[in-house]
Amino acid sequence: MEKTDAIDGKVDEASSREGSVCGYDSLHHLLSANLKPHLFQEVSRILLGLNCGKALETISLPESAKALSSGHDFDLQAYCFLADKELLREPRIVRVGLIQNSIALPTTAHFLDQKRAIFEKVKPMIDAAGASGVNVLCLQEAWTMPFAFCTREKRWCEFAEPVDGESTRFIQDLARKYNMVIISPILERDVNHGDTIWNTAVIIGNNGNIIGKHRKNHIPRVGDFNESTYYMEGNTGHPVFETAYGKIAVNICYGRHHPLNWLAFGLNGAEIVFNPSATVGELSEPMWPIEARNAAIANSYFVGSINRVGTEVFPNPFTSGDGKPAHADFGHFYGSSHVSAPDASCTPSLSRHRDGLLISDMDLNLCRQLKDKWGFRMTARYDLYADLLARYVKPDFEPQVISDPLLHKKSP
Ligand SMILES: NC(=O)NCCC(=O)O
Repeated sequence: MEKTDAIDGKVDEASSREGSVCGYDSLHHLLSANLKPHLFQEVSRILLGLNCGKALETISLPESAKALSSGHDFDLQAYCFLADKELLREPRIVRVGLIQNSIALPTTAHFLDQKRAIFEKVKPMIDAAGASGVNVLCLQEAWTMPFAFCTREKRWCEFAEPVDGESTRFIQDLARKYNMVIISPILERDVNHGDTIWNTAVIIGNNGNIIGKHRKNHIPRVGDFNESTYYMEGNTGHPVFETAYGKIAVNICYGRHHPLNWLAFGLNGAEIVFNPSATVGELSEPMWPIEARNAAIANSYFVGSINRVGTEVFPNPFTSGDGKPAHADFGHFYGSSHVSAPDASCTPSLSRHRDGLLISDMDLNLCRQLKDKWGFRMTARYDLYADLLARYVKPDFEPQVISDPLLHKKSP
């Protein structure tokens, strides 16, 4: 990714590796370049786990996809998750793609130009996914716009579109062309409900049809993530979309910090949950590789985690009541998109500073195999927690605390 001085649009070549991990694309690259092969193998085993007893294998992709990746300078990686062979079920292999990207023009450009430039930037990546035979593809959170919610300025609401708006039509054509399910997370304008705004993922079927939508359940109020200025908590529950390629769901960004949110998608039968995100290094990077992976393990499904890339600079400085001096950017969106599997294995991450497409083959049979192995569903004691939660949400709830009687006894 080239660093753009977003206000005047100049590209600073010297800083083009800004956002890298000490000059490396990712932690994985740093380790691979600096550890002896046998040490790197052992570190990878512990960091990324094993799938069917082996490190994940890479998949070879068509030359046309590779040419798009080098021609348009985006990271392209591909891995394969296996499952054990079963006697009574055929493998159910799905090819999944995740796309991460920086914005294409300075935030001062005309809004229409900004949006169209992002379309142009993302299109070759979707083409590469199509050329590679991807079945289900997910884009990043609010992919049609800069992540301007830090500013609290209402003019960015102009990027909001109805579910059947311009970006959906653009994606529908590509979904049809490549016979691909595409998840398109946008800022939604609900024209039937007083022009209200939502943070929404539109699920487009492989025939180009709109299967449905899901609205972000949990809205952050942390650091510069002033999203509650723009939209409210979603009202679509925890839908699972049954597609030609499996049962999928979308847990949008900050929802990944809520284990019950992940659980609910699992209870509704999701086999792959996508987590389109926009988050910055200073706030969440140590949490990023853990939360999605934990969700995949605990809920016996695959998770596709996607994060934006780059630093987006806004025209007017802002503060967020956290004592920091006024500033004009969120910090660095660190990319690092990856896929986690129910058996605790995980792909290496895409670049921390470049656009990228991550492709993963996954045998969905692995989900049930892990349920059978670990029995998390059977041992979950949902009734215990249903009872606790039902009592907790009542105003007269009292925590179950048993105090040491000696704690409050006066010493003689
Ligand atoms: N987009 C969004 O919800 N970001 C919140 C920050 C985080 O969850 O890391």
